[in-house]
Amino acid sequence: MSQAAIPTEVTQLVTPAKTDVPVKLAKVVHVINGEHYSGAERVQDLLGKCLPQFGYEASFVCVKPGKFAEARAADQCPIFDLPMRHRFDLWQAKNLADRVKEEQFSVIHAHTPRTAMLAMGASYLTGVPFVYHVHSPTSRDSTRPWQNWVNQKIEQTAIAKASQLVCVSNSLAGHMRSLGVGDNRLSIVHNGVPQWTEVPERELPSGTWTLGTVALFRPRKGLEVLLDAMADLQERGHLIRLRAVGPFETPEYEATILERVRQLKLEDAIDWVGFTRDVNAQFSQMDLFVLPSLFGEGLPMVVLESMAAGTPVVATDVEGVTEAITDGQSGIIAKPNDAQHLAQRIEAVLTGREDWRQIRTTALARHAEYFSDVAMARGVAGVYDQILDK
Ligand SMILES: CC(=O)N[C@H]1[C@@H](OP(=O)(O)OP(=O)(O)OC[C@H]2O[C@@H](n3ccc(=O)[nH]c3=O)[C@H](O)[C@@H]2O)O[C@H](CO)[C@@H](O)[C@@H]1O
Ligand SMILES: O=P([O-])([O-])O[C@@H]1[C@@H](O)[C@H](O)[C@@H](O)[C@H](O)[C@@H]1O
Repeated sequence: MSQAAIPTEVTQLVTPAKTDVPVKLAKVVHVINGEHYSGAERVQDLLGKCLPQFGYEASFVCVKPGKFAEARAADQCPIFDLPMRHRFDLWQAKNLADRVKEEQFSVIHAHTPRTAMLAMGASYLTGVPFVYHVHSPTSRDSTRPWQNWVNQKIEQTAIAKASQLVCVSNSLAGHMRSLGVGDNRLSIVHNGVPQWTEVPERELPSGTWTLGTVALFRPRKGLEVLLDAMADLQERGHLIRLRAVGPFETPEYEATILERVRQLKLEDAIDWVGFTRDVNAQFSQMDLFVLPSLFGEGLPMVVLESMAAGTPVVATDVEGVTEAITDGQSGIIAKPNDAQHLAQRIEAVLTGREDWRQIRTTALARHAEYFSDVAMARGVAGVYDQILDK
């Protein structure tokens, strides 16, 4: 276990990749689900873009082909489909192994429990090492206990054979340690997002504040809690609106949320933007970004994206969020699943008790220093270097 020079609260356990880029890039295949374009997919996309700087070229294999192929930015990376008919469709491991041999991949990199299972099989058949990226704690990844349980069993079986686990936050590394993974197989590479070439100046908002949130909306994101907090703030006379960016995971969940909006009489205060490829254009239209997650995060990309955009963040204290944000300095932290507390913390910014301008400046600097996409790719390439003994 090695340590790079980053602040104590952002400990990184990998040796960064060497920067002298070899002429011929080594090939890595990212085995991904691919049905959504959300946090894990943003990480994969950004790795596709940035890894060549550190000597690696990425390809993608999608086992649940869908949104990723059309929404990704790194469209120079080859993409293949190996659709799994169900989560135990291990036959695709043989097809993945054939692809690994044909394309001469040096590393197989899996991102979900089901892809870890295929990676394990393909690694066994080819002798090519595999890496597993831990994006969230599988045992509390969704509101479906049975799915969480099955996924955790699959993950436990598969990762026993992984050369390295790449955890996106210290909190997830702690979680994997608690499941018995030794430090020798744990790397921490914090998520990262691109730095803006120039962040436009912004004035302290006056009049109506636009709150914003960005997610693939599913129950663990806690949108209901934000709606309750908004109703509370409106009752206390604050002029606020919400800009909600992203798709709903299911029509049922969308119906539940819209019913809550109706009950709280918030219909006229919310703009539903839906899915967009250009999230940065959205952050620029928000005065305060709110992520009310309940549980199950790793290190949310939207928090880092908002910091990079200079839009102050209010987020809940779940998993790795506090590794990016220090309360009252680089953002605001609220208790999860507590609408009253969330409302109080938002109100502190609206009333100037917390300094919007100072938070914006501190967050911009913190993002640039520790949470760029380039730093993330350097960390991941360092893991590959380590297992390939480069
Ligand atoms: C519960 C869970 O598993 N969370 C993890 C998951 O992210 P999860 O998918 O939950 O959410 P994140 O906030 O990390 O990312 C969402 C991503 O989708 C993008 N987006 C969203 C809406 C839209 O319209 N367009 C769009 O492009 C956002 O810009 C962002 O990049 O993987 C991330 C990557 O390791 C982790 O950090 C999260 O903690
Ligand atoms: O379980 P599964 O069908 O492979 O896939 C799902 C993933 O695609 C999704 O991104 C994740 O957030 C879910 O909780 C679940 O793990």
